[in-house]
Amino acid sequence: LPNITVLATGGTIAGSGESPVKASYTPGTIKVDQLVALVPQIKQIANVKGEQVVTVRSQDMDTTVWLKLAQKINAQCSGTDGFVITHGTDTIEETAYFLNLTVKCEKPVVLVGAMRPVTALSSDAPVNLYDAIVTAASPDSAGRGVMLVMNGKILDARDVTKLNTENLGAFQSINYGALGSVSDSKVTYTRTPVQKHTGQTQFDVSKLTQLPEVGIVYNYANASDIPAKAFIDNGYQGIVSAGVGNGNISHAILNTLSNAAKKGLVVVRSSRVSSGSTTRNGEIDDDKHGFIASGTLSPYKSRVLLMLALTQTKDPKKIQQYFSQY
Ligand SMILES: NC(=O)C[C@H](N)C(=O)O
Repeated sequence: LPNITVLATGGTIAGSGESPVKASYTPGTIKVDQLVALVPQIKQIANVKGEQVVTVRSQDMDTTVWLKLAQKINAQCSGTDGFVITHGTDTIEETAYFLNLTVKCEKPVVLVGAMRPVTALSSDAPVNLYDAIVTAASPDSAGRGVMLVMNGKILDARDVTKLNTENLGAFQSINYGALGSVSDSKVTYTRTPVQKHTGQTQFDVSKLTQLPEVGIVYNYANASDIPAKAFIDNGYQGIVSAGVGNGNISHAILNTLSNAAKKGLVVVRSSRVSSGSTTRNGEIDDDKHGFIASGTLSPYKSRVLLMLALTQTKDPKKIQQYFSQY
């Protein structure tokens, strides 16, 4: 049987509550060995070694844990056949994309979460964990970048997005569609990501203990530039605009960001709209302002890429190339 390493970080997949039919519960109460033991069928698929990396609700996930996970996977790559990372669903797609850009391991790396805690009626935690192990144990899963497995779908780290606060099918690959599916203890792939990932990227986090600070500024009718100014005054190196429509920005925020970009702040234009591309030089002249257009990356994934880009360069032209490649 293949050897699979499960790195646990907490979340609802390890959560428990008093009542199987009430909404209240606490994420991260069940430790990794207990969680794996809840699904004895896993023993027929793989030899599992569990490690509790942290125990957090994923709304408390941070860059220190991201760096720890990437460094751990890179260090343990040769001693295992694949990794499964259990994670809360609130920020799972950010962690997945960070690992997609920083892991240098050709073995499958699969993130998994659950929408219902282990103690809920019809919890999705056991089946999602089982499916994630099946996916990580399949040699077919290698070379496709970091993936997320939930609700029978295999989704790529770059495109996967949480689109619902409650449903078991909360996660979708909105622009490009699923990579494949897992059912009847088997994986089926129909697509491979073409953007560069894992060993194909230039980001090396092996010696990093922190990442450059990048904030996100949200746009809306009557939007204020107070958050943008606060990030600038606090020395942030980059700002991602979660713009309206095709990455559009209201005049107050646009002026503030444009002036700051001239003084060296790196600004990425993305959109609060969940699908479609923020295209370069549309209504906003990115060349004139020195901005970067995010393409199909969401604001929070743009932030992940911008933090990593800033470890290498502050040149908006080079960073624009990263946004096209990754
Ligand atoms: N379903 C979940 O996992 C939600 C939880 N708040 C978390 O992200 O840890």
